[in-house]
Amino acid sequence: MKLLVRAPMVERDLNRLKGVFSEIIYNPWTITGERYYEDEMIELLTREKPDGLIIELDEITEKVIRNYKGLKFIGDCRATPENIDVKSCSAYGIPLLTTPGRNAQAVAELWLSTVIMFLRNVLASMKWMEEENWIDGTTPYYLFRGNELYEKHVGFIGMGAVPRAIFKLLKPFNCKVSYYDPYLKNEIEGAEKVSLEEIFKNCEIVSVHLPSNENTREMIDEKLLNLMKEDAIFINSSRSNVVDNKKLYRVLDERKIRGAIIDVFDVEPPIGGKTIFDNLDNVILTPHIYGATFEVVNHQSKIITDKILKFIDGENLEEIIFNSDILTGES
Ligand SMILES: O=C(O)[C@H](O)COP(=O)(O)O
Repeated sequence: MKLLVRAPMVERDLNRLKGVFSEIIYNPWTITGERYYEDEMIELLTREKPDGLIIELDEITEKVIRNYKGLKFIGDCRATPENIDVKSCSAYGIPLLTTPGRNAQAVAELWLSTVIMFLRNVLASMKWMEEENWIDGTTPYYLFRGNELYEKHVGFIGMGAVPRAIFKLLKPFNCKVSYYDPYLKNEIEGAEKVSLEEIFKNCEIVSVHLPSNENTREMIDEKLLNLMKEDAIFINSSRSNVVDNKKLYRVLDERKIRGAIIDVFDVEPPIGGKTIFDNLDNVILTPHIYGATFEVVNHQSKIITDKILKFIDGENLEEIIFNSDILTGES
């Protein structure tokens, strides 16, 4: 069996796969920095004729699948396979393996840091120092005095791998944690399952963790945003289009809530480098970097290899093959 690998992976796992595949072509997109689109994928697959494919950003459309019928599985090193036509994969009977949680620790760590930075006015105080404002007679202690995260009420919308990793990091902060996730089978010990409205009404930190699909588009609408407390912070590090961002802008501009931390935008990169939130002073904006750590390669490599080996052994197939009906994401 021949495996074509277009996702960055580590040697440890490529060696594990060597036990199963007689030939492995390792050509991750990161070498050239270019993702392959439809026609390049067709050309590559037709030329190499692999039995298995591992990708991260390359595009798999219906046309790709129709033109190359040799794939026995596709491994996608993503939490949500946004780069793949999932419906066509199931129509053509190609199992899809994904890597939920590959960036959970990365996102959780930056989530915690930026939330604390927000609560403690760190960015404003840094800017103030850069502007050489700290002179006799100024009172930075009072000017930038903030809040502790300790014992705050945190609400997660979607309770996949990322919010679960954040939940673990929050333990020493003794926060009250609520979550909304109608698709989660098991309850999360130490957190309270509530309605979507209750999250917005009661939490001081409201954090969105939804995949983007037709059911989640602008799910966070004006009605929900208007329920938020005046001192609440809104965080979106999942996907931009799950929020009505024009309405979010309005509640921020009118200071109906305390602020927002936003890592994902409707257009990326934003046109002319400008986002609709730029003129606000109650936001922390980051350029979609919550999941950007070197360690993610190690995590995705392990997760996809474990799954492929189980898949080949025919183990727990229902658990490991991506189910497109799952709505609440791991992203
Ligand atoms: O932050 C990331 O790493 C990207 O949003 C990709 O995430 P995904 O694995 O959920 O697709």
